[in-house]
Order: sequence, then C-alpha cells, then structure tokens
Amino acid sequence: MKIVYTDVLVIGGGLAGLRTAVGVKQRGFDTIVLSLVPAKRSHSAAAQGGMQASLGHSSMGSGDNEDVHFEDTVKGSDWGADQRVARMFTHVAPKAIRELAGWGVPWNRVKQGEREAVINAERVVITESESAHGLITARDFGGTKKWRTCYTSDGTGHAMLFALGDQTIANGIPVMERMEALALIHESGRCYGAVVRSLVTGELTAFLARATTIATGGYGRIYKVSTNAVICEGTGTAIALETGVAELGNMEAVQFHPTAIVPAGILTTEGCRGDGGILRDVNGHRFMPDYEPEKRELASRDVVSRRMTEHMRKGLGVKSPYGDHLWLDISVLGKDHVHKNLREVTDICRYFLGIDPANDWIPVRPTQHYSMGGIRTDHRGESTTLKGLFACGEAACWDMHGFNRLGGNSVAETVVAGMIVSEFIADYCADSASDINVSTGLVREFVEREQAGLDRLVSGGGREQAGPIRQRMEEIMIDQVGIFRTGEELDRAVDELEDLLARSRNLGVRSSAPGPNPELVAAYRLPKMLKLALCAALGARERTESRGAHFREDFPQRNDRDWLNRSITTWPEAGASLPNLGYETIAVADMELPPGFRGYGTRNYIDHPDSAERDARIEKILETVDPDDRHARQAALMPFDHLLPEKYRPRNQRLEATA
Ligand SMILES: Cc1cc2nc3c(=O)[nH]c(=O)nc-3n(C[C@H](O)[C@H](O)[C@H](O)COP(=O)(O)OP(=O)(O)OC[C@H]3O[C@@H](n4cnc5c(N)ncnc54)[C@H](O)[C@@H]3O)c2cc1C
Repeated sequence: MKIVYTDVLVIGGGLAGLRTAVGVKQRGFDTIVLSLVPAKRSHSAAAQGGMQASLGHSSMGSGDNEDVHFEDTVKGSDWGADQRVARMFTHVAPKAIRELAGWGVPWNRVKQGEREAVINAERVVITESESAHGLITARDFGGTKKWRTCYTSDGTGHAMLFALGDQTIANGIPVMERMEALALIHESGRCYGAVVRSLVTGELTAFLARATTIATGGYGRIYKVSTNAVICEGTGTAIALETGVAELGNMEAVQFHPTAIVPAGILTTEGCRGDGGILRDVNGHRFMPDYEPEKRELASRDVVSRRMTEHMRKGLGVKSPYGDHLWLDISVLGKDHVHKNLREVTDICRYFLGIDPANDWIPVRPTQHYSMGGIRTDHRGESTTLKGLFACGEAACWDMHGFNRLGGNSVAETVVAGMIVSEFIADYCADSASDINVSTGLVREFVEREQAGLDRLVSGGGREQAGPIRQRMEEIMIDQVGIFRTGEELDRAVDELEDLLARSRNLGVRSSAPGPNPELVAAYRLPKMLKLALCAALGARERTESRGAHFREDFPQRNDRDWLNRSITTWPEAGASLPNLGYETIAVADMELPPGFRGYGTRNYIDHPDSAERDARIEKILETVDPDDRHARQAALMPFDHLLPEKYRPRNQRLEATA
C-alpha cells in the first residue's frame, strides 16, 4: 500500500485550491495539490467577465465601498447568505485584487479623460479622473449598484489562474495532476486524508494529512446543458457526502446564467450586458425593461433567467432546431469595444456559431452555470461536522451566496476564501491536536474498499452501463429541477433519480485496462453524481417557497416566515437511496440587513416575524453612533472583524473620502 504524508492535502487545482495551498505553504506547512487535469486547465480558467472588489476607482464606481458590496451580495443571495461571511468576503476582496496585481494579473486600468460607454442602450460620455489614472478599473455587472467588477478583458479567470499557478511553482508546491480523490479517510468525526486514484496508471495511493481541503469546484455537469467544463462533476463534494458525517448546504440552489450560446451552451459573459449589451426577442424588441424597469438586463441572474424563460413561454422566443432562444445584441457596443474587451466572446461566436458579434446578434438561452450549494463549512472554512476537513471555492457552502450568487463574486470568493481559510488551516496544523494518529489498518481498510469497488465494476458481472443512466439523470435535472420547478415534477424527479441510483449499483464495465480507462471512470463517478442530484432534487421538492435561483411555480413567494434557513443534507449509509435532509436556521436577530425587497424581481414575500423587531433595534443602535462614521455604524450592527485572521483586518484604502 502506497502512503504519502503531508501537512495539508488540497484536492483541487483551480483558483480556490491554489490560493489555499500558497497560503498554508507561506505559513510553513507542507502541502500537495491534486487535480484531475493540469492545474492551469482547471475550470477557473474559463471565467471571463471579472472579479468584484469595491475599489471605487472608475468614475462609475465612485462612492463604492464594502458596505455597498455587502448590501448587493446579501440582496443577490435573496437573504440566504451568512451575512458575517459576506462581510468577511467584501472586506478582503480589495486586498485580494491588489495581491493578484502584485503577482502579475494585468487588470484593465483607468485611463484619465473622456471615453464613450453604452448605458441603457445609449452612448454616453464618461469622464475618468486624473487621480485614478492607471489604477484598476471595473465594469458593470448584474445586481450591483456600482461598477465594481475588475477584469482583464474577458479572460479574467485565465489571467488569475496563471498568476496563481506561477505562485504555486514559486513556492515549491507540488501539484500532482491527473489524480482523482475517490474517498476521504476518516474515523470518529476526524478526516485524515483521501484515497486517490491515478488516472494514468490506475494505481491507488493513500494521502494522509493533518488537514484535507476540498476545492473541487461545482457540480454543474449533473445537468444536461451547462456552461461548466466537463470535469465539473462534483465528485469532491460527493466524497464529503459519502463520509456520512460531512454536511452539504443548499444543494437545491443552482444558478442558471442568462446568456449561454445555443445550442453549445458555452457562456458569453455577463460583461456583455455589463458593458451595455441588450436582450432582444423574436421581433427584435428589447424586452427586459418591460419586466425590470430599473435594472433591465442587469437584474441578478436568477431574475433575468426567469424573465427570459417567461418571455419565451409567451411565444416570443426565436424558433430554432435546438429549441427557442433569444438574442444577445452586443453590436450596439461597436466593433472596437467588442474586439478588444470581449475577445473571448468574439472567438466563441466565430468558432461555435460562425458569426461576428460586432455585427450579428448572438442566440442565447439560460443555462445551468453555478452551484451555490456545497460542503457546509463554518466561517473558517472547516466542515461543520467533520474535523480536519476544510472546503473552499465553488465546492463549498461557506456561505456568502445564499440562493443566488452575483456575477463576479465567484472568482472573488475563490481567492478570498483561499486567503482566509488557509490561515485557519495553518492555525489548525500548528496545534498538536492535528497530528496524524491514524492506524495503518484503517488506511488499508479505506484503500481496499475503493479497490474492491473498482474490481467489482470490472469483473462483478454488473449489467448496467453508465452512459444511458447518466444521460437520463442529466435530462431529469434540466427538465424537472431547472429554472421553474413544481412539486409534481420534483416528486417524479426524486423517484426516478432513486431508481437510477439503484441501477447504478449494478454497473459493469467491459474494459479492464489498468491505466486510462474512461469507461471505468464514468462508472465510478456516476453514483456520486446521482447522490448529488438527489440532494438537489429532494432539497428543491421540500423547499415550498421561492428564493433566489430556486423558484417554485406552486409556491412563488419567498417565505421568510417558514423558510429563512439553509438546507442541510447528509448521506445516511452506503446503501441508502435518499439523503437525510434537515435545516439550519438563519437568525434575523443577528442580521445587519434584515430581509426585505431586493430592488429587482417581484416584490412578493412573506415577512419573518422577527424582521420588524430587528429593524427597530437597528434604528435604536444607529441613534447611538456617529452617522458619518460608517465603520462605527457597521461594527455596532454586526461586528465581524474578530472573525478574520488578524492580517486581513486592517481597513482598505481608497482614493475618496468614503474610505
Ligand atoms: C464559463 C464560465 C465563466 C465564468 N465567469 C466568471 C466570472 O467572470 N466571474 C466570476 O466571479 N465567476 C465566473 N465563473 C464562475 C467561476 O469561474 C468558478 O465558480 C470558479 O472559478 C471555481 O473555482 P474553484 O477553484 O472553486 O474550482 P475549479 O476551478 O472548478 O477547480 C476545481 C479543481 O478541482 C479538481 N478536481 C475536481 N474533482 C476532483 C477530484 N475528485 N480529485 C482531484 N481533483 C479534483 C479539478 O481538476 C480542478 O483543478 C464562471 C463560470 C463559468 C462556467
């Protein structure tokens, strides 16, 4: 049996995993990163539009600060977020962006003087100040009050990931690619590492660590059409679930992005609309202002996706052999802008549609995009129930996104969480309680269990094949656990997914190749994906309200009275057919921003009985604080500084007096 020891095992080589590894290494702990693919090809590289951080440099971001970013994030989450975590995040995001600049990310910069921009489909002149010249600029994104999304053209994730990849090399961190974590090794509520399979040789290795971090991204590929890379299958989240101890949070909260191209499902960034692009219907009519007069195309993603679907249901979509779609028109931005600031979009349109978006409208439709749900952690990034297991990035439910993430807040979360969580992991490793005192017998048991499972697939005589079962799962998810959901459809989805899971226990593969064996890989991943699908479908069925991206046509109101909580799922035992589902209350009495109207979407919600009392209490607290001191006001309402690692507590600096 091969065993590798390290202080911190990081499973996942995307932005979250790499930033975590750099953090713990800089604190003096050994770390190893595992990835299915070369780290720089992780899905993070696909992020296009940008990263939110309230720098407030550009004139359209003037007056921005953590308070505004916090409010946008909480409203975006439809009050599902953990507000303390949202505060920690918005406070550290400006530090993260500056750190990345220092590591070589070529952020687009403010250029002093006048420039043309398109706002609300009209050309306007913006004047940038001399004092901001050369500082990091930002573009507009959905659900935000200020232009806050910093970017490098529309290749932001690529630039960030390459900078972090270089930092990983500079810090001497081994990144082992084509390695797949199959199971977590754990005993008595403590995680000790993982059983890992080489995708090249098929060999199993036990990686033992003081701390194990899962940063394996989202589970979008349980859906038939997704903007996610094909490796976003959620297996990291699933191995946490399969411990039976670790909890997953809000698995039914799945985001659909408004503008993926039809039929390929590849994303065109929100930056297209942020920069002034508009949505048109079959008649060329710009319809979003009819539904959302204030935010128009730039309401939050859940709202725009629903409005688009609603509009197509009225028969106003464009018919195509691949189903109805709408048009995204960025030709209004002009050739120079499109070819310079939306280069990836231009390439995608050329290669996959044969059009130039500077001249032609882009066929788009809402498509699965982001997993708000994931491994439930506390504010330190540690699993709430399995000691020594940490999670961050899209794989985690930390939980700053609640039921809807804002565009630009995800790549920001990956690096901010990496910064914060790595400090807590290092603290954990510094304590002798994290010593690896696990018996070889236990490790052997875990490795042999995985090997036996693989052997059974190859020679156990199983009669089912992974392909058709997976295809059906993906169809169920897109058709019945999609943008609009009903109890009836969700009942059927849960029943059928249960059947598929039962069938997946009788899988057999024909190829016994010991090395690369895609058939085997598909077979052992499938039951994990089905378990995640069941968590999402069951969570959606039981949540009889509408919140953020979770929309029930039979329960269209957000119901703060009965449902202001986080769904928690665990997997009871290996042979179970359904997860256990419970709820974690989100307390209004602690909130800095009690539930209310988001400012977009429909004003349709049932109040929480504690909201009025909290509002009154907030008013009273504010009477005692200097109204001009926004930091004092904030601290009086919901202190969070003490939750941050000390190095990230200092205030952010800005050009303006709003600092
Ligand atoms: C097309 C697209 C564009 C986007 N644009 C933006 C944007 O502009 N702004 C924004 O904020 N967000 C954007 N997002 C979202 C954002 O890119 C992701 O949420 C974020 O990059 C996820 O980073 P991560 O590090 O958590 O995971 P990932 O980057 O997905 O990395 C996961 C890592 O885990 C590894 N892995 C997975 N499973 C295993 C396993 N079992 N064993 C070992 N390794 C494993 C993978 O190899 C990979 O290295 C976009 C998303 C898409 C789909």
